[in-house]
Amino acid sequence: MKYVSTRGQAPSLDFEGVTLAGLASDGGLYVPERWPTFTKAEIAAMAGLPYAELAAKIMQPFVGDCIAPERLLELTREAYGRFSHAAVTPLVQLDERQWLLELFHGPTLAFKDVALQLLGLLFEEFLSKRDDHLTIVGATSGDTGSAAIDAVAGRAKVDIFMLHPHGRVSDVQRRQMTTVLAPNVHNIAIDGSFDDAQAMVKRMFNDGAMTSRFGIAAVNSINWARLMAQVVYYFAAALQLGAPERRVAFSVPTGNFGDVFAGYVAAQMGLPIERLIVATNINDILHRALSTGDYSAGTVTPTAAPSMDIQVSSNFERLLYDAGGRDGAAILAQMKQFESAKAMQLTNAQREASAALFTSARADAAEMAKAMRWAYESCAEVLDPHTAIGLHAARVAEGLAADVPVVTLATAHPAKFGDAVERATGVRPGLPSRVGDLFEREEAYTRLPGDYDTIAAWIAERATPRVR
Ligand SMILES: Cc1ncc(COP(=O)(O)O)c(C=O)c1O
Ligand SMILES: N[C@@H](CCOP(=O)(O)O)C(=O)O
Repeated sequence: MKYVSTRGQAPSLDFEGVTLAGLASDGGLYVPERWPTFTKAEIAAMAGLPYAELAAKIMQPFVGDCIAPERLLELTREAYGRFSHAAVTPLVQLDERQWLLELFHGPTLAFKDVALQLLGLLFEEFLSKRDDHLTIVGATSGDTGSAAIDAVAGRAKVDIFMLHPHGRVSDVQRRQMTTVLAPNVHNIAIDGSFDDAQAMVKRMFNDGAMTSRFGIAAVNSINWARLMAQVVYYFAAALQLGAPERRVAFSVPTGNFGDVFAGYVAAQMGLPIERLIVATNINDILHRALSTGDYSAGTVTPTAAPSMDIQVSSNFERLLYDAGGRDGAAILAQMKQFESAKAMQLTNAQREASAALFTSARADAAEMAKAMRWAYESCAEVLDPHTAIGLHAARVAEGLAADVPVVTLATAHPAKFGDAVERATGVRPGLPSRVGDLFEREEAYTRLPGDYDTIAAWIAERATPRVR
């Protein structure tokens, strides 16, 4: 399998190449040159497989001959062996129609673990064959950071520098990152928003002074391997609900458009997905883009669902590229327009192709709290704020046939956002024992101004140069 850049100017790479490269050299994002597909019979035959086996089967076409099938299965078994639920991503029924897909049973209690536990192993797998060193530079609005740090802390040949927006992640999220005191882990709290942090990370991939000295790699959903691993749970959930004979809809709390793009990929591979509902908080660039064609970033407003406080949605570029006919030159022009004006319009082709699968909804603070209360009072389920936004969108979705089940992706454990959950429901969810003494541990992080040169210099002083 080869991968091409959405901006059409970077060299195509194999799976190992894209996993280690992160952002393409033309500033674009890598996507497979074609979508692998499964027939209905092949999908039906996947029903009942243990999660690790299902994962290896679905990911093998993307991995190609970079990893042998039996080795890939060993890696997925190791990655998902660290989850606290035997099903890895269990489904929970709320009422006749609504379901939750719990994605928070990994080590850091959010859906990011599903991909990052595997990505840590993939880095090690590929680095074991080369004498090289990776400098991971990432941006987080709270959850990617801890999941990535957990996946690579203490690993040889890897340093991780994680940027989070100072004061804009929950206490649990911050401590899950800053209490990991391994020598290869560096946490930076920047003055600014997640969007500022993400822009700096992308800039670093195109900074010749940095890329010539360090092997810069990505753990954000810039990295194709992240999305590939997230495709699997759409299959797992739909198979349990009767796919491929029955169509299923998914409601996905969305910020950087990675998780829901993985659903789009599942649909391209043949999974009968009726609809993907893109659920946003009041930072609603995606809701506006999908409902009106206006992709324009306002300022980010902090909310009780901080991981979705995003106004520049990195993976939307992948959808615009694929849905708009895979014209790299046109995407390059469109993204340049967005980068300079912070606004652009979707083309008619992009709007029509997106509308065939996606709808969207936005939840404000009151709607989010109401969804949390409904789940608690009517279904005895305590939801985190992000999941509650997804559930709100699932419940207001229009035009779905009555027999289509709607699965909301439960992206984080409620205890990561205890204050917001308690405000809405009166219940304070306890932290699972696996994160135990989080509030007694020592923290270490550095606060830096949201200025690219300062941050690049700080990283350059501490990172290990690549081996040549
Ligand atoms: C808990 C939670 N829910 C939802 C999202 C949004 O996911 P995505 O950025 O893939 O759209 C995030 C951040 O990525 C998150 O951490
Ligand atoms: N919500 C994310 C933001 C980063 O998104 P990613 O999926 O591109 O890593 C977070 O929690 O950090």
